[in-house]
Amino acid sequence: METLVINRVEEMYHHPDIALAIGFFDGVHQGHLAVINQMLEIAENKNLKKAVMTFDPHPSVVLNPEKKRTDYLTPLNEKKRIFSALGVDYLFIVPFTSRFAAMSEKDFIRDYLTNNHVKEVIAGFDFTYGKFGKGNMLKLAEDCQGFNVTTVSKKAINEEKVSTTDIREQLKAGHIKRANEQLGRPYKIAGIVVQGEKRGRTIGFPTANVMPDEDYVLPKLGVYAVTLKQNSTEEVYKGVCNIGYKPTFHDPSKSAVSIEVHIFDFSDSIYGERVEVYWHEFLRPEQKFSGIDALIAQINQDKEQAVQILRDIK
Ligand SMILES: Cc1cc2nc3c(=O)[nH]c(=O)nc-3n(C[C@H](O)[C@H](O)[C@H](O)COP(=O)(O)O)c2cc1C
Ligand SMILES: Nc1ncnc2c1ncn2[C@@H]1O[C@H](COP(=O)(O)OP(=O)(O)O)[C@@H](O)[C@H]1O
Repeated sequence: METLVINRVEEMYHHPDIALAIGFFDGVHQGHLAVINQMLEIAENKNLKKAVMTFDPHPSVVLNPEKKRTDYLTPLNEKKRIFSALGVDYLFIVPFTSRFAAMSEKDFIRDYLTNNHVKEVIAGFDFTYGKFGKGNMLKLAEDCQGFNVTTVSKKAINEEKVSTTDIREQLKAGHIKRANEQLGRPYKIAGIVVQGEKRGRTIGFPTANVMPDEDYVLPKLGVYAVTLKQNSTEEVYKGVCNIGYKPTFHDPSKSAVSIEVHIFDFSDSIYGERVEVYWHEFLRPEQKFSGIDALIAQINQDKEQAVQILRDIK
């Protein structure tokens, strides 16, 4: 997949004819996948290259500073990995600046679509474009020049619309299964294993401290059944994870959140390795224990519970 960051529109014109899926696509959830899959199918049928256009940062950073979104379900690199795996040929990343946001609908169509060898545009029913987001899919179908427009309808699960906002809320509430259902896969946070306080090994539960390498939405603080993929070996392990401040040892107002995974049946040193943590189920909120023995007893129970939950996951 070729990735182009579009600082000047002319930079994106040097490629063959394309079918283009457009959207912010945070989460690349089931609704987004319906759009991407539709684009892949149309491209295949019409013998066009497969392209995606997305924006960075989230439009709310420019348009709605009070509600600006700086953490993501799928930060940019994560989106790149997913699109590449889906077989996308070209990824256009359009910097979402005030200038871009102020562009007229007609200019957007001319510069970013018609002049960009776009023969097919595929987007979700709620896609908007141009100044004040006044352009919508109906308008796009009216004003299209040199391309066809396909609108992908709302994707729902149990009559609830699949949405990035809802997935974020479910994660923040610890409703991992509901978030995962909408994503169509387990929620994932990728990062590097860093040094911690070296206490884990002394209590019989060494924990890999995972420092996220991008701004991911963090799930509700607490303990989870997880799987962990070690990128260098592609090996996937089961484990139990605490995300929080470790209030037994620290004053939460003075410390940072850490993500710590105790991996079952594992004893390698993996400092500095890149890993992916997949979130499967919330077990309990984080607690302040009166002493180490009480914490150890609870972690033993957490582990047993996680082993049961993960039994059928490979
Ligand atoms: C499954 C699990 C559950 C945990 N639950 C709590 C908790 O409720 N409260 C707490 O203060 N620390 C909790 N911890 C964090 C431990 O305090 C932490 O892993 C330990 O201090 C080791 O830290 P280190 O890796 O920085 O050495 C938990 C850790 C694990 C692996
Ligand atoms: N079963 C395991 N689960 C997690 N990490 C393990 C395990 N066995 C060994 N390790 C290694 O030990 C480190 C965790 O030990 P710990 O005493 O908690 O140190 P730290 O406080 O630096 O995280 C991990 O980063 C990893 O390199």
